[in-house]
Amino acid sequence: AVLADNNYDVTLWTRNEQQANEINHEHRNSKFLTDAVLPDLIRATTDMAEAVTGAELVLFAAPSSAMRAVARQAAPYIDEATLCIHATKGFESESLKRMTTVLAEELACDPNRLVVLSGPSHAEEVVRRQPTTVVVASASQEAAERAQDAFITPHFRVYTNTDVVGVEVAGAIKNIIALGAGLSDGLGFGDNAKAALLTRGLAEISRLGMAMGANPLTFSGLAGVGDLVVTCTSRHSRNWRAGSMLAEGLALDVVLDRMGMVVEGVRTTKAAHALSAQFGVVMPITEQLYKVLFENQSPRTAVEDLMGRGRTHEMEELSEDWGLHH
Ligand SMILES: NC(=O)c1ccc[n+]([C@@H]2O[C@H](COP(=O)([O-])OP(=O)(O)OC[C@H]3O[C@@H](n4cnc5c(N)ncnc54)[C@H](O)[C@@H]3O)[C@@H](O)[C@H]2O)c1
Ligand SMILES: O=P(O)(O)OC[C@H](O)CO
Repeated sequence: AVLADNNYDVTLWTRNEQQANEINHEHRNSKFLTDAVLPDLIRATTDMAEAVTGAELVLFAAPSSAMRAVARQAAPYIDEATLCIHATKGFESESLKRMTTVLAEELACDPNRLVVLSGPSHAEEVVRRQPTTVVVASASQEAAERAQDAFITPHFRVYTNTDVVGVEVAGAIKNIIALGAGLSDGLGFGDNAKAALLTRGLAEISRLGMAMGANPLTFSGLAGVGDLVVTCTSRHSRNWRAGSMLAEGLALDVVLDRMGMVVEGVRTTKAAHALSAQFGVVMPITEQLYKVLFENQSPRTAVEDLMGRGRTHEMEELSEDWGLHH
């Protein structure tokens, strides 16, 4: 919808014929964006060749679990001039690869043509043209600026960044913290607990990100603090909603079934748990979420464990995380 507002002819690709028909004939996508009217310049197809051939830019927005398969399908129709952007927040499950790595492999393309678009941007608000700010990051500033030009509108403000690792890690890990925020709210805890989760969550995100090569400044930007705040506090967040349902005592598979949309934080918890071991990074909130989701730990015990951790000197810990001298 943002691209259509900038007068691009937009072709959406979907596997679902009925959904494509609804978009083309009624300009609606009722399952995912109830009530929103889509711009006329958007049309949908189930034919990948039709969607991608000759496109100036391709935006991948599949769930992380489907990114490789979707990119593989699109690859034959993408040429060297195409700018490839993704808006997916997660890692590949087994390989623990970031999404730009998956795209670079499948599209056999130069990282300078790849861009990640991230930041606080619930689709429900973007489609209503409510003020939204995002960041586009690429190894190439020029590619990031091309993406900025394509997406920027009076309602959708786009910042550039060249820290692809930081933007991707921040966008993925905030979903774990949002699951935690939903659990906390669902258990009846208050604003103090949520502020603690956000603050200590950001420390955890930054710690892993820096170990993976990110620039620490990215975490105080839109992909970091910005997306963390919106996902932990918005009623639109699927991760937050899934966390609050878990607090009601529902089993994980029941929660995922009821959501009917991707809850990236679940797979990301597993991936981040493995990454924290791989990079030797302490991630206490992720650790507790992992136990709640996959080892039947009760959420209340998880909170007790977090609150009962060894005493810490805040400034010493943050200095070490940020590589500063205390
Ligand atoms: N919804 C948002 O507001 C929002 C905002 C920013 C980023 N994201 C990110 O975008 C990604 C997708 O999220 P979403 O909200 O669109 O999820 P969704 O669950 O609402 O929709 C996912 C779509 O992908 C399709 N899909 C699933 N597996 C597929 C496959 N193997 N091949 C082709 N299509 C497949 C589903 O049928 C569905 O149409 C996630 O990584 C999410 O974190 C979402
Ligand atoms: O609905 P969620 O929890 O997947 O969050 C969507 C976006 O990442 C918010 O920026």
